[in-house]
Amino acid sequence: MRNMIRLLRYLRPSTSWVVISFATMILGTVIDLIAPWMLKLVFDEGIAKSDMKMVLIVALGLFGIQVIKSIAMFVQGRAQELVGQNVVHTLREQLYNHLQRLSFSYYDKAQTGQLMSRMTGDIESVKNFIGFGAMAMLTGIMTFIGTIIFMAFIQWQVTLLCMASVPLLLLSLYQFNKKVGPAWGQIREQMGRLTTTLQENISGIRVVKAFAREHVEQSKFEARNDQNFETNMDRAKLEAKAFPLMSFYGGLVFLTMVWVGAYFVAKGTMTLGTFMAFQWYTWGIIWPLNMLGWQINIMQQAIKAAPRVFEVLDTPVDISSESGKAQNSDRIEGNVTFDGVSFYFADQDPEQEAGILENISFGVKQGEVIAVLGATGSGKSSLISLLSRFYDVSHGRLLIDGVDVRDYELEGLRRKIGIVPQETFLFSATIRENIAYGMPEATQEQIEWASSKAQIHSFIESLPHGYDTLIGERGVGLSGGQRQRVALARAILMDPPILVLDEATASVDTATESAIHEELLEVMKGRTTFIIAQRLSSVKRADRIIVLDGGRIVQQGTHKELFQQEGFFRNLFQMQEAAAAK
Ligand SMILES: Nc1ncnc2c1ncn2[C@@H]1O[C@H](COP(=O)(O)OP(=O)(O)OP(=O)(O)O)[C@@H](O)[C@H]1O
Repeated sequence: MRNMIRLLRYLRPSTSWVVISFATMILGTVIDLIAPWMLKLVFDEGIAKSDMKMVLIVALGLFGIQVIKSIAMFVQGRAQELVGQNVVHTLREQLYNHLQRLSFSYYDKAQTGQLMSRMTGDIESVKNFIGFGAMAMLTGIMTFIGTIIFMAFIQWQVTLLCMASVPLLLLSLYQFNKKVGPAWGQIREQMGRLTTTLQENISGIRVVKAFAREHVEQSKFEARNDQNFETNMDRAKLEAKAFPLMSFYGGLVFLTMVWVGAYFVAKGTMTLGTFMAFQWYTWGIIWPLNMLGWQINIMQQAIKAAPRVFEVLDTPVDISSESGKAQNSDRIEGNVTFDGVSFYFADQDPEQEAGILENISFGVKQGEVIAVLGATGSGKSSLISLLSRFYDVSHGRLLIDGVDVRDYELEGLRRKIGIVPQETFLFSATIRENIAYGMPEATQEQIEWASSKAQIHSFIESLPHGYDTLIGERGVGLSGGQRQRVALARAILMDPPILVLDEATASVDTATESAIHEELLEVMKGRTTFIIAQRLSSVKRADRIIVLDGGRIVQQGTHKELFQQEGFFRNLFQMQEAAAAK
């Protein structure tokens, strides 16, 4: 119920259209109630009294009100659709905007397929109810009540007797509603899972093929598809049982009316006109009740879909500017201080588990190049993800130019940190658009400058369409190394005071890597740079090297200093030297 009330609030911006829709619906209903009464006039005042003029006037009247009703229906249909589309438009926009604001912690757990199904199928179900179902239901209820009032006003005894089977009809409706609700809940949930399977399969199709697991994937999808089929069939069974029964009870209303009505007409306590009008009126009782079955279906879908949409909308945005003082980041120079920083992921228990990072303290001066080394899983990526507030520190403080990162305006802060992440993501757009992603106003000259620094300019130039070359989803069409270099150009173009390279050259060959590093020397000048790399050649020029192990700093110093110590660094150096010698 709470969700329904919340949904109704979305109608507010379309109030005028809701009023128009409501008014035309009432007009249509009133016409439906008047028409049978006019038929009564044709019989009782026209035919019974051989007054053909009366018949003609009433017939013309009937024609007139039918024309008005058609116009009302047209207006109502349009108004309703507009209201529904407005609600969907707002909901989708809110959902999308909220998804943009949710933090990494949310996406660590969220399933893309589930989100996509909420954005499409679930919102569509909500629209069907708001834009059609709710008004149809209201029309039905009004017609039902109005018909009973009109009939009772004309002949209450017959009306009362006709209603004998209505409680049975209402009972089956109640039972149907109770059972079909959970079925729709399951169907919506299964659709989410089905979309997740589809999305994961398409994203991972290369792995599926590489491991020849197509048949396993097929059966996984088939199982979920079968499950959805079964639930839909169960729901259809409920409909198959309930709808004919409702129709039967509806038929009983009509039958009672004919039987009792004929008896009353024969007795002379009911006119033939009233009898004819009642034939028409009884449909005003039967169809709303019969249609209610379908409308309940539409309503239940929306009732089950709305919480799925609201669940995402209600997920708190745990990382935002609002949590801090939203300081301007324009003057960021790049002095970074980790002050007793510890970090746990949201699903970790600090009482039971060790932190991903534990008590990290070190300072970096503006323009320094810091290399972060460590075994896989030692916390290197986590460390640098704290800079841009992809996650917030759990304990301690992370300062940039003496200001806690949580106190900066978030977007501004992120614009000051150029990141080349471990996994390159490129959009299906032109290479130019991909490089200029963070700075769409960049000139061609600036784009080319950034590309040259990333050692990708001549390659782009060699393509038939140059910078206008369209690259597929996730940069398909480029090699891993080329993708990394485009991502590097994208970060360099931002001209950020802090540059973060997370294994940014891991996919390029050694010769290109050293060329990139030569070029990067100039780019890094004056910028604080964090380099995560496994190859020692990439960290040779770092001013300082920090070695992490199990989330703690175990070594720190220059290349030379670390080489003279026992430890991870020297081991790594010796291993790589030995490998090179082979
Ligand atoms: N979203 C997450 N939720 C929970 N634990 C995570 C999450 N992401 C990473 N971890 C864990 O945190 C630890 C540190 O991961 P991180 O990616 O920072 O390591 P890394 O040193 O960069 O490793 P690599 O060199 O392999 O990239 C790992 O043990 C990893 O399993």
